[in-house]
Amino acid sequence: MTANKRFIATMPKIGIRPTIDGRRKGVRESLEEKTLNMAKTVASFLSEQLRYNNGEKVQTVIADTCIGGVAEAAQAKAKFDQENVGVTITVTPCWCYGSETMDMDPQRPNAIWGFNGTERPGAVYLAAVLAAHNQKGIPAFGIYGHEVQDIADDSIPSDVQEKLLSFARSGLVVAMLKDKSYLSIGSVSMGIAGSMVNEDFFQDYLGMRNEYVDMTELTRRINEEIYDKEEFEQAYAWVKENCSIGSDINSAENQRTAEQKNEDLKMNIKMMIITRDLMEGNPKLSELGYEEEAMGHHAIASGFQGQRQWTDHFPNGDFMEAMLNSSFDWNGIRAPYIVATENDSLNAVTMLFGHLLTNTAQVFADVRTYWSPDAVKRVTEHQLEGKAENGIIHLINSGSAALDGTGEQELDGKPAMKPFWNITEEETEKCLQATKWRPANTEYFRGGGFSSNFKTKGDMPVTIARLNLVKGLGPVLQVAEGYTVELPGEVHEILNNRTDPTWPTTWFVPNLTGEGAFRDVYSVMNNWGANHCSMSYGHIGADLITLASMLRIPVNMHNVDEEKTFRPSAWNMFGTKDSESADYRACQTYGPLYR
Ligand SMILES: C[C@H](O)[C@@H](O)[C@@H](O)C(=O)CO
Ligand SMILES: [Mn+2]
Repeated sequence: MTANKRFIATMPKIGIRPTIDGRRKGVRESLEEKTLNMAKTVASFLSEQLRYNNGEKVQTVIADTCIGGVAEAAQAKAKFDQENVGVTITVTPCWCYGSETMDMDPQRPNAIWGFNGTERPGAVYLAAVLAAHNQKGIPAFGIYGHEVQDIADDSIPSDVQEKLLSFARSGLVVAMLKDKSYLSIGSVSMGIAGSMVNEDFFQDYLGMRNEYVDMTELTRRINEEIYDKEEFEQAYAWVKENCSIGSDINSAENQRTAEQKNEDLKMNIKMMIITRDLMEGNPKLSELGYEEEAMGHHAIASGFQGQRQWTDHFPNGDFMEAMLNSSFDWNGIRAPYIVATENDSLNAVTMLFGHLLTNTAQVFADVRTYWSPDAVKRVTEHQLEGKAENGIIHLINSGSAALDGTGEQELDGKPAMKPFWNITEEETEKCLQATKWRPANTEYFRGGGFSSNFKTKGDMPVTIARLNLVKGLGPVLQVAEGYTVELPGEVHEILNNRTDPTWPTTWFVPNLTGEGAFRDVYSVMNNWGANHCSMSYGHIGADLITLASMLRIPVNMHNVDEEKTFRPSAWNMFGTKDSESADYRACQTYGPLYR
């Protein structure tokens, strides 16, 4: 495993604010120890439980003193600003003075845990300070434990733990996106709206900037050999040994020669090295005399247009995209790089949400076909059963699906996609063995290249999501939790062969609720807002909803239990019966985080 130091200097910390009743000569003194204990317990709980995507433990900072009034609130803020704190959690067992102690930073997500006790009124402070947050237009998350705790009990009840984690995971994503860039390599792919990079969205909602390079930058670096040639040799040897080339579906006259294919493969490897260097830089390039190139674009995600100007002439980007998105390559097991095919920047953002919330690789896919049980029966004579009984959705795209999407990693003996530090060498070998690199369909990709071809294992809990932009409304997020399913071999073959069989396939079924967009599988497909989705391992819908609320992005469809959703307390003020509409009103009222 290679320790990944990516963006380490800018990893945001969690700032803990112990607030206290400022009355000296008795009250404050009696509360200092308990209040500080709460802060310490929360700090060590979070750094034990959470990691950044580079594998390091999440860092926490506690304010130097308890915060009894505005002077101490300002001191805490000064410390947090210096320490690169990205989210704050206020904790207290007692009554404190709301607007005097509250965190006034509107851009740093803030949660408040008000101890549910009887000796001192922590919950009363919680309600008072949340009212202040609401009144001042600085939404905050309220955490009120379900059960009364005794004052001497320093434990964090499990419901409070869950909310702290959910808040911290999402808050850190907000902080990690801020000040990074999306690197657009090329322009709009085949009229796909998601690849019309929207500056205002990135800047106002995510705090990010957009960087642009033409695809000719890859040609220049390939032709002028602006890459680490030693790494290329090592990569080529590794690919020859670990990547198996699959059969060619092209007609004899459309096939590329063996010699061309070998050159395509070499070019694909160079494209991968160069795209990574474009994203994060590479000190090796300054040794070669290319100091500017060595810096990279500080890109936390990128997109490659590919189709069509590049792919009509050069080998396609599938190898580069698939390998960068995976959790391993010739340099070992490492965090995935987020690269969107077809430069679909909105799917890149969705992938970033999923990746930064879970630290796992993501599967980028076309939401290609809804297959009803009847249609499957008609063409295969097979009756869909089990989880697939209500129909299936075919997720497939050349390019950006991580090889982790094979499902060849394991968690408790079941197929999974894991953070890189939990992946074994053996599992990476299995992912590679389950993948064939098939010569690209040259009717679509005239310049050749190789598509990653695999079939995702069944029974993985997964979530698909998609961010869409709607003129007059802004961004909206859609989320569908469900499972991957495996079809009998010959059924898969028949269905898959009707499309492009050289691509990676995932058969997905959403969890149905019987209502709205989740009344049946067809409706999920029918309500999807674009041609792409990003699939994450696990049921992460609740975290996506929390994150979206922090970014003021309404969620237009989801199948997460209402009790599991966690949004700023202000959202309840916009209505409690229909939380979907309340979400729209709240997001509209507050507007983008960085406007
Ligand atoms: C080869 C084709 O152009 C595909 O790339 C196309 O179907 C898409 O993926 C559209 O999202
Ligand atoms: Mn596509």
